[in-house]
Amino acid sequence: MAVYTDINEVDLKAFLTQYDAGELMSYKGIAEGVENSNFLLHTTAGSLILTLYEKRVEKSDLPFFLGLMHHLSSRGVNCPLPLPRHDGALLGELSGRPAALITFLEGMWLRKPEPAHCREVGRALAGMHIASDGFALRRANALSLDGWKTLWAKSAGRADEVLSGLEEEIGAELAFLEGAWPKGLPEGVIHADLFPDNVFFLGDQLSGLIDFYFACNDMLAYDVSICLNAWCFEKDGSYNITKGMALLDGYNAVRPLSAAEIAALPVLARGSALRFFLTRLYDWLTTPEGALVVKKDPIEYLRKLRFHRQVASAAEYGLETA
Ligand SMILES: Nc1ncnc2c1ncn2[C@@H]1O[C@H](COP(=O)(O)OP(=O)(O)OP(=O)(O)O)[C@@H](O)[C@H]1O
Ligand SMILES: N[C@@H](CCO)C(=O)O
Repeated sequence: MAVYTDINEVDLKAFLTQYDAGELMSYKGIAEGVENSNFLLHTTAGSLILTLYEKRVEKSDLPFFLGLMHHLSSRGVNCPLPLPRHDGALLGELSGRPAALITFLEGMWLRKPEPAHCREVGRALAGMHIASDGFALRRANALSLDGWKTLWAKSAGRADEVLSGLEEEIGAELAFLEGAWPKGLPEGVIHADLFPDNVFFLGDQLSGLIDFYFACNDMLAYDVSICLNAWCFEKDGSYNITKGMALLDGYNAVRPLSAAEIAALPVLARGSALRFFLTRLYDWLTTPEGALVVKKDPIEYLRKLRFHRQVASAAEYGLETA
């Protein structure tokens, strides 16, 4: 469960007096997510989410994330909005952590997405890419090539504890990606973590996107590759080409991928599989036993990485290539 930092009622009530957020009626920790501590609040003004930002979020990045939510929302993307305090600030502090109050988004995330949902996700991702155009702030992707190397340096020596041969395999993969990483593809603001648990649906209708705390400036097609990894594989590790086709069709209908972006997808997908493998591996090796968080399996992403390694062209993802 992702409540790393506990809060008490007295401090929470004092925190709420800084906002126009009504009187506190109840609150509880949310048992999902792995990055930040989240609480659901019921106040006389309605439901709100309180987020306390934890280890992987740099305080100096918060104006980018919170400003982006404002920008996207003003361009018609349904995403949570941070509430301003009476003094106008979007960020406060609670229990010694940076904290924000954000609007509650109706909907549920899908445990078993179908191809029709993948199409909606593709459309929403492309819509977000277009809507983020004109956002004035910039944030480099801290989890691209350099970030992967830093993370790997912290885990490499113990990687074979998880699976024999891993140190050699991942070392070789990093060397390959360093040489093959695409340059010059269209860039913009990417979500960078658009997994099923960050997309809400009401019935079969996509109702909103959450969790912009990895958003950054990078290649737009890299975000597409993240979604292929997160939405289009089955529990048994197989790639579902029907889902891939639907996701890519949905994306193309709103923002057509260029021939260069399509050609780069297999390498981008290797990179994004490696990115989630590395953060999961690091957490796997460093999260103490008994911590109140469900550790995610790094090997799931090693299998995806191995799949992409043998993909010859984006046609194998379900996309017609020229
Ligand atoms: N604005 C919101 N409206 C409704 N529910 C929300 C909202 N923000 C967060 N939640 C709830 O909190 C859970 C965790 O939120 P979130 O995904 O932002 O956490 P995280 O720790 O950053 O997780 P992740 O592992 O995806 O990075 C969500 O699955 C959802 O149930
Ligand atoms: N979506 C990520 C967790 C948040 O970074 C994962 O599944 O590994």
